[in-house]
Amino acid sequence: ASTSVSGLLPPYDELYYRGVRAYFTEDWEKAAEYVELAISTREALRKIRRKCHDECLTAGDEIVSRLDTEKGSTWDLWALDWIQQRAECIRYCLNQAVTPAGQLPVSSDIEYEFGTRNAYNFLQLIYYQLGKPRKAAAAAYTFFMANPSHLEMRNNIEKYRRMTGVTEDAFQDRERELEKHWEAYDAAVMAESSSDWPRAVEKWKQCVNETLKQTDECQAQCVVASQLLPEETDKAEGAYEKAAALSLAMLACKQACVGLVSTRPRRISSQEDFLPLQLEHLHIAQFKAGDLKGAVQTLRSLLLFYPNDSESLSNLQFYTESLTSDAEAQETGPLQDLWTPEDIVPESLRESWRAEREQLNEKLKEGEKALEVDDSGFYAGPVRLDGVTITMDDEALNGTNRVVLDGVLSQSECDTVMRLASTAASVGDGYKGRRSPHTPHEKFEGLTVLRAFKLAQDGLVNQSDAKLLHEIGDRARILIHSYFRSHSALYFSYTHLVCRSAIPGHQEGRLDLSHPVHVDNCILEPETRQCWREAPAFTHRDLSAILYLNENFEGGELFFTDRDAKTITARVRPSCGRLVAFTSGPVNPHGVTAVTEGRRCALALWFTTEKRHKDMEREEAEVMLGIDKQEEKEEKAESDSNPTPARSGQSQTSKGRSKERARVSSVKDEL
Ligand SMILES: O=C(O)CCC(=O)C(=O)O
Ligand SMILES: [Fe+2]
Repeated sequence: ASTSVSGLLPPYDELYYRGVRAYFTEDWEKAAEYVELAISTREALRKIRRKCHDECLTAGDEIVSRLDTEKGSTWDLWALDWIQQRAECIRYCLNQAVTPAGQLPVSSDIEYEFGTRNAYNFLQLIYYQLGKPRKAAAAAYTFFMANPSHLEMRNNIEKYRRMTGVTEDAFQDRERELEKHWEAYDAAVMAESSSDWPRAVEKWKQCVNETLKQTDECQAQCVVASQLLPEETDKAEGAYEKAAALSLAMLACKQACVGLVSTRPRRISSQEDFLPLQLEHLHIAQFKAGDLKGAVQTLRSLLLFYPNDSESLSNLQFYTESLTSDAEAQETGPLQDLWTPEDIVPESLRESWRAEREQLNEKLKEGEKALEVDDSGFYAGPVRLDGVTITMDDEALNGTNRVVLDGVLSQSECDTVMRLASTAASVGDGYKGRRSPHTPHEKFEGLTVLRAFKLAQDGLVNQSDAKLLHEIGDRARILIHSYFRSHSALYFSYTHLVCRSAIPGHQEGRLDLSHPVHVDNCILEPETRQCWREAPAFTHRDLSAILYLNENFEGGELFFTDRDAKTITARVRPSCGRLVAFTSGPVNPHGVTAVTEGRRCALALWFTTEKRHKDMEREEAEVMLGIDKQEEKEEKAESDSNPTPARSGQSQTSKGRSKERARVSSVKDEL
């Protein structure tokens, strides 16, 4: 299906770029078509390369025998001829099936996109937009398999799970074929943890075999790919130089490819040790399962990797001794109990675990160093509004760019908005029928200003109440912009009133959170302390705020964590008129503890400094009621006055320069 007019395979990177372009222009049909085409074309290319490799394995073989008898420069000529015949065979084979452009290597960006399965990240959003939740679910799942600590995608999967028409079989790993070794790996680890040694043996063997198969695939793919690097190899003159250039190119390719086998999708910390790691597990499982002969064989394989490893050598000795005494025992009587003292065999395993843990700790430390830097470009200023106080600042909140203000609303304003929430909720919530986006133990109700205005128009809620909802948003924005100053205007990006209610009878032994730990504008990966500015995070959000309306409920505390998503650094207890605000980036991971009784309502607000990302829904509401746009008045005043010089030591917003691979500008609403 993915062939061009000529019937030949086109370059898949070009198809992918077309898909991404269509994505950004929100042409979802076209985006789906091209991203899918890119994926299938890439797969077709892989198969063709394999076929060409296999077909050309024997090309030029008749020359090999001459090499034994020839010497000097004639040897060189024959050898060159042999290499060239092989190369020609491969090139001819490829030319039959692939366009010249399609044969060229793709950029490392594209390799990265496909290596991390980011194409499926795009696809899930595209299918979501197209109203195809089953396909979206499969794409989300495929992406998640390679990025298991991607919190937003985990949430999305939970959301898809609750959508009508999405059944469990929709969650399929579309790249499963290439990742069979990981299935075996998981099963093996599982069997190990339940001490099911025969099964562990079976699964580790499967894992080793699949890994070897993939390594062989790498070899084949790289042989073919290296024939197509004329720059390096054609320049080489003699056979020896040519072979050297080829093997260098091949080696680099193979190293990268084998690296991917062990690191993708699960990111084993040290890729070279992947196969030995499996062999280590295997021999222990074999020993535990009573297969001493097998354990000895496996250990011998392991020793090929590390011939002088004292641990393996002493294990080998131990096994061999046991084997001899085992044979003797069999002759003389019943089998001896071979159960090892816990500390003899697993020590080598423990070593590697220890090493892995240390590596992880190192990484964590590195991440810690980076933590304190917030490149958001905001700097703190005074708050000028009667009755409003700064209750907690960075220091009290143990972090960077966080603040708690009190006295933002009066009790009667809180009551009014609470009443509005109840009435609006009784006529249907704003979560599009999906009752629990974060946890099944609570009911979520959302209300936007536009919806409130529409309900008021229909006479279902008081218009003055809807206006108050709009007005308190403006109030929050002004306060926040005076505390978090920046050199640009601050636009609403998205705002909604959210109530979380404990579902009675669903609270017993509850362990989950009302809102899992997350960062608002990037995807937090706690293991590496990285935060990815990519879809489906709302990457354009710069400031986050929550204006609380009540306190008569149990649980529901907002908390901030370290980048590990575990260490809690500060807690904020909601109360009427309390406003918590913080920069939306990686310095501020946060979550909400379970609401176990009652109902917790708050106005959640996100702001952006980029005009093109401003909340069009709010604008529509304002137009509807003929309300002046506060932010525009301010923006005008700002542009009329002299530009403010940047503060020394404060970086201007560096967002444009930050590492953003897939900026998503189109997603306006929560999924
Ligand atoms: O309600 C809260 O306290 C926080 C909610 C939140 O973090 C979010 O919606 O992103
Ligand atoms: Fe949040």
